[in-house]
Amino acid sequence: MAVLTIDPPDPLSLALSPPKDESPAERWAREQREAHARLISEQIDAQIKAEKQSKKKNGKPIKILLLGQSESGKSTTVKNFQLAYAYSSFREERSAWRAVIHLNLVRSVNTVLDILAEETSRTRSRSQSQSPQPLSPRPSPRPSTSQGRPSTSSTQKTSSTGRTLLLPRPSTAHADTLPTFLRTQSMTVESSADSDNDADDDDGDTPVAFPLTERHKVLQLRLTPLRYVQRDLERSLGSASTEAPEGAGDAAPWLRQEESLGHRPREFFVTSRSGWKAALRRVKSGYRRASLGSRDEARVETAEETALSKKLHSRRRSRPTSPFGMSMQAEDEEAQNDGEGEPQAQSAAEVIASCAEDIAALWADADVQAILAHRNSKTRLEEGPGFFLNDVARVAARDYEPSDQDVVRARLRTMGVQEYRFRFERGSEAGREWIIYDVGGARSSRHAWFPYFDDMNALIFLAPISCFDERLAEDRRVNRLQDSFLIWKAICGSKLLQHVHFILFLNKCDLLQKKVSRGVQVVKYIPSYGTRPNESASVARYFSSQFKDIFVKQSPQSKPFYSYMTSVVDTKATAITVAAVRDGIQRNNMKEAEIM
Ligand SMILES: Nc1nc2c(ncn2[C@@H]2O[C@H](COP(=O)(O)OP(=O)(O)OP(=O)(O)O)[C@@H](O)[C@H]2O)c(=O)[nH]1
Ligand SMILES: [Mg+2]
Repeated sequence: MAVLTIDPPDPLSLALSPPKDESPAERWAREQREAHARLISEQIDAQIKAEKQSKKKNGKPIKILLLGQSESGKSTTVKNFQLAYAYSSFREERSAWRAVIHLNLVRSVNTVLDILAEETSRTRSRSQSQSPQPLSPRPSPRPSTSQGRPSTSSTQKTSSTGRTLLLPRPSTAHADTLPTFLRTQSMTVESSADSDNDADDDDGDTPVAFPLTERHKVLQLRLTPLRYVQRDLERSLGSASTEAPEGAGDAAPWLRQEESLGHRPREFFVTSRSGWKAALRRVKSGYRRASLGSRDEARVETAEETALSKKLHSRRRSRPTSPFGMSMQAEDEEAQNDGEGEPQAQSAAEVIASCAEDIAALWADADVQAILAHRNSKTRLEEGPGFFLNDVARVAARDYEPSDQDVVRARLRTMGVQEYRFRFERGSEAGREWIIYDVGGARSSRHAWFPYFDDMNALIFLAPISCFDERLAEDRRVNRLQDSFLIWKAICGSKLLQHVHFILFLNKCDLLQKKVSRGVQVVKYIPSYGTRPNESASVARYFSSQFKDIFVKQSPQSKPFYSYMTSVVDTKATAITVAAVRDGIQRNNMKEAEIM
């Protein structure tokens, strides 16, 4: 006999099913309620998903690598990031920059004194061998550049410090590493600049007699102590305080490493050396760990600081150490200076204060200005790095405290690779850590860049475009703009960096503007510039298009090109650029996260 069983109705379905006697109006209202509930449910799902993604994102810091030749403005860019997102750390370091700014000032004074000393000896030797001295400046004609290049393999030059330099003939070493259009251009850059050697390097070997009076001699004498001040400050700040030594090297020395290692750099290449941060700490009266200020969104912490506590802990028992966490290698190198920096910086400040009036008088002297204008018809002292002579009354004062702007303008060479950590506390990036790596840009430092190519999210490349008529300090045969093109080409073509978000800063636009408005003709150094107007906007556009061409041709895979015209000493304008860069990097990172 068949038994018929009927399951009791599911209570949930019963509860959810519409009432049997539902009217059309009630049905409409119910459906509205259900649709609304569905919408809320979907919104909650989306929120949960976003939170999950954000957690995933926050787990991994965003890493940014700053690259570019020496004096391209990398460290100044970091200072702009600090100003915008880690102001308390910036403010905390500000007083330590006093010694650096004093060194910058004293160096400028000593450069002027060097030039005066050369003038004096030149005038003296001429008065011994020639007829009476002229009383007013009388430039003799510059040797004509149309006379062609020297027939020997080197050119004899006199530097601004009076040294006789033997300049080798221009090299063609990098010629075949460049794309064709650039090859022609860069070779012309080199040869053109070389044919203009005298104007380009030093104008000082053009014999001119300037009247140096007793007043100048008294000033020279009274400012002599500044020679010792420079030496002492350089000692206390270490090798970061001096510019990169001359010494040829490749524009992109890591290329060989990249080839031989395949795609991944080996771990043991990773080095982080004590650099200018350690130099600053040597003159800082005390070490205090950076703490968050109320207005800050982020704080900065260097790798050295992180390493410091560990190292101090492990070494405290074995031997006394400096409180300024340096890497092992650097600590040994710098050990002799430990603790000396502050007293030296103090006594330097005293001497500088006592010389303030004489420094101001020297800089304001019309004859001195005439000599400098004649000697440096192209590169002006006041446009060079770390120039503070116009601020001498303020900077030399006994109670001088550097302003934010002073710190941004101060010059201290980066040694090794410096790591900065920012943690955003507010906004859409809350909780996210950013790490910025600032490298030394001199050719001898570039081999240290390579280990950092791995695992970067973004790369900011700084190309100072005002230096189209300048030469590389490390290798006087090489035009500085050409060097930037060579580095750019190498990094654009790097497979390790193929997924990295590239951002180009065409920097020092303010100096470019000054240079071209002074009448320096771009076409003379970059013949391919042709008949385009000798105006900064046009020049910047032209250089930008060249960097873009290299980017497009060299990149292993197509990606967007982002470039900005910058003057990173202008902190207001740079704050806008930095915010745009931050948003771009964030967007790019979110896109990457979605793809993954
Ligand atoms: N006028 C002007 N000066 C700049 C600009 N960018 C940087 N400087 C100055 O140039 C000097 C060198 O800048 P840094 O930021 O130290 O250069 P860097 O690329 O870090 O150099 P290294 O540490 O040697 O690799 C500093 O004194 C800056 O103030 C700019 O856009 N305009
Ligand atoms: Mg630097």
